[in-house]
Amino acid sequence: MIILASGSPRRQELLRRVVPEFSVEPAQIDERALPVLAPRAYVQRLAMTKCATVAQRHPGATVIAADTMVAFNGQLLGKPQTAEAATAMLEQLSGQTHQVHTGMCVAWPDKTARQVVVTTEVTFWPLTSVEIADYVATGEPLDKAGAYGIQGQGALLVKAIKGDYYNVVGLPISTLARLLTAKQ
Ligand SMILES: Cc1cn([C@H]2C[C@H](O)[C@@H](COP(=O)(O)OP(=O)(O)OP(=O)(O)O)O2)c(=O)[nH]c1=O
Repeated sequence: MIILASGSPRRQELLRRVVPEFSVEPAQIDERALPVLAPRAYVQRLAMTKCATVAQRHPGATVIAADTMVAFNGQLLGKPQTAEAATAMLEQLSGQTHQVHTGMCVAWPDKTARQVVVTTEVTFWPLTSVEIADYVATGEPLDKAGAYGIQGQGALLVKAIKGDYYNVVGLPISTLARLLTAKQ
């Protein structure tokens, strides 16, 4: 049995491309309880914590978990809580290149686990304040790290990407498929 330890509908959608059958059980950990770490270490720690939380409840299952964060100038940008916070994040990212890090963890029933962090570089076009305001008004930024969704209207903000597109959406599926195959 495979369990996706995530409440993200985007991750569920993407995992379907890798494995035909799985169940879903969000770990719902309190992200504020974690220590301050460098961006890559932070997403790795969060993915591992989500994975371990669900694996503990289901010892016979293979558990997959992930966490995605945007990093700009060494600073972490998570999900904005308000429209104002979303605006501030988009103003920071305008015309600049940032990193999207996804920490991913797979835990198998034999108690072994593998973790990876996949990084994609994303460059935004210079954005006008009207463009930012219009995008924030769509509501799309609110549940997304870095205040944008590359798979939605946020695509219009993006000038270039270097690396795995699916990593930006929240689950680097080609890396995940290889992790799962290597174990068989
Ligand atoms: C940058 C970017 C982020 N995101 C999303 C991916 C993640 O769902 C979200 C970051 O939040 P996460 O904390 O990684 O995930 P989650 O809270 O949605 O789900 P769970 O913890 O239960 O697994 O931002 C996009 O959908 N598109 C993008 O372009």
